[in-house]
Order: sequence, then C-alpha cells, then structure tokens
Amino acid sequence: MIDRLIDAIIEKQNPTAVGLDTKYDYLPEDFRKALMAGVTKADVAERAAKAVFNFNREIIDAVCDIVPAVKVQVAYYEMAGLPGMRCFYDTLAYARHRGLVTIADIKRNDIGATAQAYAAAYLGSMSIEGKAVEAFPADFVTVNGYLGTDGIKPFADACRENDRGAFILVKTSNPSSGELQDLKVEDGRTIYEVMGDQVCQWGGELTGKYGYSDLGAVVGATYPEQGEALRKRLKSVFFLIPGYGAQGAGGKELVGCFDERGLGGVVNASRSILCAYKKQDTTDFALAAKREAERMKADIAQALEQAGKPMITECAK
Ligand SMILES: O=C(O)c1cc(=O)[nH]c(=O)n1[C@@H]1O[C@H](COP(=O)(O)O)[C@@H](O)[C@H]1O
Repeated sequence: MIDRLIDAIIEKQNPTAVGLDTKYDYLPEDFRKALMAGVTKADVAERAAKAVFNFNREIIDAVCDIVPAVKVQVAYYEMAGLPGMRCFYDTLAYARHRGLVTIADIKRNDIGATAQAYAAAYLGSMSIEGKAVEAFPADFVTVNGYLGTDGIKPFADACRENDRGAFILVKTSNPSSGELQDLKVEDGRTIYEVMGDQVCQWGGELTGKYGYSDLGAVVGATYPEQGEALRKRLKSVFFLIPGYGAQGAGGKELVGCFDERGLGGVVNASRSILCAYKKQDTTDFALAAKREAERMKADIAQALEQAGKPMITECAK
C-alpha cells in the first residue's frame, strides 16, 4: 500500500493529506441552519452526522484532484455515537470512491489477540459463516506501539496479507511529547529513537519499490531537528507528518523529513483546511479548503526546492 500512496503523491506532485477531523462546530452557520431546520432532541445526533458527512463530501470533491490522501480522525466521529461512526465509515468510503488513499487515524493498540481484532476491523476483514466482512474501508491506520512486538505483529500481518499500511507513533507533534518520548535509555538512545528503530525492524519485510515500508512512523512537523535526524536514521520508514498549519509548522519545518527524491512523508493538515473559510472570509468552505490545500502544496514544493530536494516526477516501475 505504501507504493500506492507514493505513486499518488508523485502523480499529484503533492505529499499531503487533508485531515477530516470534522467537528460539528466547524460547519458554517448557514450550512448548519439549512440542514438542521426543525431538528428535535430525538434526531439531532443523526441529523448532525448527516450534516458533517455532507460537509466532508464537499471538501473531498473539492480537493480530490489535488491531494493524494485523507486522514479521518475517529475521535471526532466517536463523540457523536452511532450516527457519528456511520459518518466515519461513509467518509472513508466516499474518499476511497473518489480515488483517495484513506488513513483511519485510530491510534489503536492492545495485547496480540485484541490487536488482531483491531487489525481485522480496519486493515482486513472478519470471516462470518465463511463470508468476509470488511468493517471500515481504510488503507492505513495509526497505531500506538507501546505494547511492543506482539501488539504490532497483527497489524504488520494484516498489512502484508491485505496490502495495507500502518503508521506507528514515534515522535508526536504535541507540546508534551518530550516528557516520555525524549527520555534516554541505558544505551543513550531516546525512547522515540528506540521506537523508530523498532518500526524499522518490524517493517523490514514490507519494503516496496521506493525502498519504503508499509509500516511507517508518525513524526510531528513541530520538531524539525528530530524529524531530520529520524529521516537519516530510518531510511526505510515513511513518515506521517502532522503539525502543519494549526499547530504552527510550515513547509520549512518539515523538509528535513524528506529524502533527496523529495519523498519520505505525507503531511497532514486538518483544521487549517477545514476552517480555511473563516480566514478567507467566505462561506464557501469547499472552495476555501481547495485554495488552502493548493497553498499548502505550493509551500511544501517551494521548501523542498529550496532544500535541494525537488520531488521526482516519474513513478517507479
Ligand atoms: O497520528 C496523528 O495523526 C497525530 C499525531 C501527532 O503527533 N500529532 C497530531 O496532531 N496527530 C493528528 O493530526 C491531526 C492534526 O490536526 P490539525 O492540528 O488540526 O492539523 C489530528 O487528527 C491529530 O490527532
């Protein structure tokens, strides 16, 4: 699956993903009013989830020719209960229908047997009476590696068997990420380096035609020096890079995460795209999202160019 993502990145000359972390409150007031007229307590959650799906669909339609992927963060859907989870499913399915690579940001992990169930839910299928049931149409998931090898193996197996991928948290973008991740172990490595080395090892067999593995790492754009060092250290590990836009990072901060071919990561932005209409002073949220996605693409391309790492234009055979 990593090859499909990188092919799409090269074809669109754009290493970004739109993050559909769609809070109901992000919807423009007029859009909400039109869809929620006459709503009652009994159907408010259902109607809100439909409104969120309509919003997501318009954003997907607006950006699908520009960006290769979307990342859908499950928390924003879970909080609306069952209608929210239906919306999560529908959003992933619609993005896939429009040709986008789908990243389900679920940050799961557990002991082996339970991790296997999560992997079946998001990266494969469950067999019921001999019939395969695919629960969620995701191409990649995000995973917390803290439980170690037996918590990761089911995800790695599902990636191999079903041609999917996973991004494991290594150096996260949040302000407190250093509290635990920057601690040093006996041999002098930081915890995030230990985790990065593990990801490299876990994904060793899953390397594709660009030299990157289906098991990638989450590396926050808000830590540029660490990102650059991790790129040099983890040559076969592709990065999911959050932190662009609302968390303060721009193109310059994340070029260190890329290799000499201008590859090596997919940069996510959520709020800066979903709420771009507020900054652009318009209610046309889809057009504003498209403009912001185009601006982000140009910003990263310029930063890669200036760093002497313009993206290659031909996909590998
Ligand atoms: O795994 C992630 O995607 C993730 C890891 C991380 O270190 N930092 C981080 O912000 N994220 C996610 O990336 C998105 C960032 O959203 P914005 O800050 O609005 O662009 C959210 O869905 C976060 O949950």
